[in-house]
Amino acid sequence: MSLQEKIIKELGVKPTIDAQEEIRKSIDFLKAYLRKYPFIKTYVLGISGGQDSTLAGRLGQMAMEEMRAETGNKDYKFVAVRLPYGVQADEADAQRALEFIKPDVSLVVNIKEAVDAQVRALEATGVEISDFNKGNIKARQRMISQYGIAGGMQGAVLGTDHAAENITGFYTKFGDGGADLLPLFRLNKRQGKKLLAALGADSSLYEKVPTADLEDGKPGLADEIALGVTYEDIDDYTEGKSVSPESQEKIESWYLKTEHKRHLPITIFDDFWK
Ligand SMILES: Nc1ncnc2c1ncn2[C@@H]1O[C@H](COP(=O)(O)OP(=O)(O)OC[C@H]2O[C@@H]([n+]3cccc(C(=O)O)c3)[C@H](O)[C@@H]2O)[C@@H](O)[C@H]1O
Ligand SMILES: Nc1ncnc2c1ncn2[C@@H]1O[C@H](COP(=O)(O)OP(=O)(O)OP(=O)(O)O)[C@@H](O)[C@H]1O
Ligand SMILES: [Mg+2]
Repeated sequence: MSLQEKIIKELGVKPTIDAQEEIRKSIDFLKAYLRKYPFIKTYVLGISGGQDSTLAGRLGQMAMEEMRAETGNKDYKFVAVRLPYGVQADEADAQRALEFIKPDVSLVVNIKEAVDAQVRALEATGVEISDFNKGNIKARQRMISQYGIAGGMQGAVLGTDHAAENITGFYTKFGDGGADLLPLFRLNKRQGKKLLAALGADSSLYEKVPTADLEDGKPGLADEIALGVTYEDIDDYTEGKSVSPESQEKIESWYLKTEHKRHLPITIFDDFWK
């Protein structure tokens, strides 16, 4: 089996999808989990204004609407949370995403004070905190905020990890990578767009340039620049198509370098890394 075949199998990506079928699959997954664990009454998700949280957010909201209708229990709620670091440059996009999601509950937690305090405390030890490192601290602070809300609202945290992100490990370990359920896992970036289109989202919500937007000094840095490979190529690769040797090399080297992120903390019984 080639590395490409192994990765595709691991990520569960299909070469072609039926958008309605995948929408149903994600919603049914989110509902089945709630039925199994009745203590969980809310799903919590950070809404950035980007494609992935817009899609996962709408699916989460639809799951909760169906749960309320099917059980008669009004406690089932989807909780959207804006998590800006200070003022977010593309706040208007985030507001448009919220208009599309129509969340039951919409909260705002500004992460700036917590992040800045953490950076100051770290720097006081003499450890230098680069802008890149601070970006990962922002992502982890967003995780803390989402778990704080889940803890206070009988909730579980949704994550937006999907095939085109998981393959390159392009997320912060225990930051946006820290979540309880991943409704988009198995979909690549273009498949996510297809689902949003089928859900009736305006194209501006999914034709936006994907960005982690974590570094103060590089606002809105495009994922494709940071990664050195396009989502077109990543999507093709995950669908089993051939890409240029340079793109294949890039994708596979990201995959191998970030293998540690796709496992629980490593113990002496693990041998995947050997
Ligand atoms: N081989 C290894 N075995 C075990 N652990 C290993 C390891 N290599 C690093 N580590 C650990 O992992 C840490 C580095 O991982 P991590 O903290 O994730 O940091 P890292 O992978 O260096 O950076 C995260 C990348 O993901 C991007 N990102 C983050 C968040 C969101 C998005 C987005 O698209 O929205 C993108 C971000 O822009 C950046 O390029 C190290 O400090 C170390 O603790
Ligand atoms: N400013 C923010 N406010 C709220 N949540 C955020 C913010 N930035 C990141 N997140 C959370 O972290 C997740 C990971 O970010 P990521 O950039 O991969 O996804 P996205 O912004 O939804 O889509 P895209 O990849 O197209 O930019 C988001 O889906 C969201 O849940
Ligand atoms: Mg983003």
